[in-house]
Amino acid sequence: MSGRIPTTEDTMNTSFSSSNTPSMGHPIQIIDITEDHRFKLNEENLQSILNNPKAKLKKVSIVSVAGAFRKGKSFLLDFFLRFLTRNGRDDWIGAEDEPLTGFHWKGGSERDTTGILMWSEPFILRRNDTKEEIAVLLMDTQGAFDSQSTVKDCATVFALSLMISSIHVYNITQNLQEDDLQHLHLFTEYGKIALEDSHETPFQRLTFLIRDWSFPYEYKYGYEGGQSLLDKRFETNAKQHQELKDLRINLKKCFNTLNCYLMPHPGLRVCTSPEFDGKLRDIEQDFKTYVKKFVEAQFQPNLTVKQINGREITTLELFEYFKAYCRVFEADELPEPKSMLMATAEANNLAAKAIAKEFYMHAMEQHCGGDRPYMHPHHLQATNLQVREESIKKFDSVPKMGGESLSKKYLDELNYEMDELYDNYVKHNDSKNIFAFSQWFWLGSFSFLFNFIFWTCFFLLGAWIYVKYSGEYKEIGEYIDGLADILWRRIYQPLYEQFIQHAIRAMLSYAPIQDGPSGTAGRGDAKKKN
Ligand SMILES: Nc1nc2c(ncn2[C@@H]2O[C@H](COP(=O)(O)OP(=O)(O)OP(=O)(O)O)[C@@H](O)[C@H]2O)c(=O)[nH]1
Ligand SMILES: [Mg+2]
Repeated sequence: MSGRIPTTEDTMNTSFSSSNTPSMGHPIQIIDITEDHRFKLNEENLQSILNNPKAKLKKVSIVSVAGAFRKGKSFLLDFFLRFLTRNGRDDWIGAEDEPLTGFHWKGGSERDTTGILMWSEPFILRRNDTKEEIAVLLMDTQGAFDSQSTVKDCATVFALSLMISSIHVYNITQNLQEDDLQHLHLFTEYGKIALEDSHETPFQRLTFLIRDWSFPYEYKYGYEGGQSLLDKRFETNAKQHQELKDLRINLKKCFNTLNCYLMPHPGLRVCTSPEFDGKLRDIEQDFKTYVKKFVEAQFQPNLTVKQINGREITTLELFEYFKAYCRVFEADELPEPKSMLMATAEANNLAAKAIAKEFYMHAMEQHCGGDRPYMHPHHLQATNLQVREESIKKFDSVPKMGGESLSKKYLDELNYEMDELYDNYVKHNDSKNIFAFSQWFWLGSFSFLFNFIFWTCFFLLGAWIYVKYSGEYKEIGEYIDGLADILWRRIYQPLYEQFIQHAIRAMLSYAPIQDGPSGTAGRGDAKKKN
């Protein structure tokens, strides 16, 4: 495979969007594990990533690395970061003396990463087939089997990362053992019922990444040797216990891609030197070669987009799934596969609702949002009905899990929420109408008064002209003349005279007086001199 990531003109591979910039972002805690072993989703942090304008409403590909603690998971993710921040260019792996940074990693025997973290910046890559832009997210997880975590904590972290990601790297050291496969039992059970429910493969890609592989003479480094090892471990025979056979058969059915990669040892400096800070020159060449191939292979020739129920999901939907899975793993016991499926079904309906609601709000904003002019109420109502109908179509177009009744419940909620939104749009629209506004306040009586005076004068003028021109209805003409005379003498003339007097007085008080040769002194100055 070529190490070069092509430009957008190329058609062979995934390509990068120009919105990715080097060394951007930092790790963000999205799931905390509290002292009493509760899982807390930090919704605000997660939203800050998913709502990033670059990624909002785009389909997602989520890479997670999970497995036992102290086995180089965060270290590996930092190579992913280098690849993505440097747009996969030929020399993305970096200079020999460049320390490896990004997700925090460290040497020593004590655990480091806790909970689940995500890189703050989504990376935008263009998929090879449809050229659509996809948001790629990186997820680091707490290592399993450390002395402070319960069995449930470890299983939950693993389960959450597997349920959420589209590329799940199962980080293992030295060999692929039976217990590594047994840890996947919950997912095969979940996968079995999910398959029965929807007939869609529940998960996308699972890679067993075997670190410090020491037997390249048996199975070669990389995918090829990994596949042979996997085939060997997945062999079934008549003598094998049915449970072991089922596990293998179901595992293959649950993932679109199930593979294995054999990684060379990085060298003694990496794992024994306290001074090691990730510089490439301290890492064995074989490791560098194979880590490069491994990282590139996750994005080429195409991206693995997260699918649920056979549908590729967006950042908006991902948020709903996160919430639903965290809820189901809140209980003291590990959930039954059935509850996990129920949570998926609920999240699937919630996601459909979120898509439809987002569509409704976006469309209504275009018509009557803050910067749009006032709309006639009938027009607004018609627009609402049309947009609403399209929103419901959007909701219906998402394939649903959990049956009709569950879907009906969420459709009712959608209708209720659109009602509420519409009420607000109506109020907002009314506030833009200056006349509607004046009807509610004192301005109403003024506009009526001015209207009345204007139309009365207009009518009288019309009648007067007709009488004068035609010579008919002379008495009406006389009434109008009389009225005009009274109005002139009683109202306009006194007002006019008062106005003229005030104006003359004002002019006299400021007029300059001829006083002395220069003639420049004002009236005030003249008074002082006297
Ligand atoms: N033997 C070996 N050590 C490695 C490998 N990759 C990284 N390391 C070293 O393993 C140590 C732990 O690395 P981390 O990335 O912090 O490990 P982790 O799995 O994230 O650890 P936790 O966060 O505690 O679960 C560091 O000293 C790395 O240099 C590898 O492939 N083999
Ligand atoms: Mg770590």
